[in-house]
Amino acid sequence: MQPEPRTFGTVVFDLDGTLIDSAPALQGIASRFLAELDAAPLTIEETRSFIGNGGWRFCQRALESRGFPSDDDAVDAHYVRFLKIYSAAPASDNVLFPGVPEALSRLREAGIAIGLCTNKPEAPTHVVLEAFGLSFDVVVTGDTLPQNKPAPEPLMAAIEALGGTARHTLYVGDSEIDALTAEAVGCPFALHTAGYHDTFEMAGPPTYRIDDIPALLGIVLARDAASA
Ligand SMILES: O=C(O)COP(=O)(O)O
Ligand SMILES: [Mg+2]
Repeated sequence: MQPEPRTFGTVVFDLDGTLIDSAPALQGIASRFLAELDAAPLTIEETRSFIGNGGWRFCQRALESRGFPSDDDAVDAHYVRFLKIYSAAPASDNVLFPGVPEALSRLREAGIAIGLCTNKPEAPTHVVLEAFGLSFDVVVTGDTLPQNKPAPEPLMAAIEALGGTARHTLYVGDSEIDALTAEAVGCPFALHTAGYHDTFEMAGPPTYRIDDIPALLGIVLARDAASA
């Protein structure tokens, strides 16, 4: 008798708050940016709460929090400098969550295609991936398409590039933005609870909740994972 086919042939990951704890790095980056404007540094709580909608929105929230104008033109004017500081920052203040490289290798060995779909800008994404030796079959960053999550296009593009289908893809993220993205695409969603935003107001409950990345293996590698 043939084994049951796996439920998931493709897994796509969010980056910040899911595979890496980037809050200490972004706190430092934002603080250097704000210091040039003679403004106080961000707290780690502020930093965590500002991550998830991409670099431009992070910059906007940082400016807003320190009482600067934060309309589109004002943010555009500052974003060039912010992105320069962000892109030049070493990866050393980012912390890889436990078991990530091993879990990615296990998925690969099992023939699962793996992708990354993040709102993080392209240059700092690649700095982090190279520093931690993480590689994916497709990488969609905040700069790849005109749309950012929670619009469905970035995740749809990742799934298409992997040759997968929404129904047989698991999207793994840490925020309601990711949950809304998965909903818009029509794929199941696993929430990594160690990330930044585990309270949901608009999205439905996650299909799965995992407290660490290796916990995914039990879901994805099961021959007859509960159909999502
Ligand atoms: O907001 C960001 O820049 C990064 O966010 P993400 O990796 O969680 O999509
Ligand atoms: Mg995230």
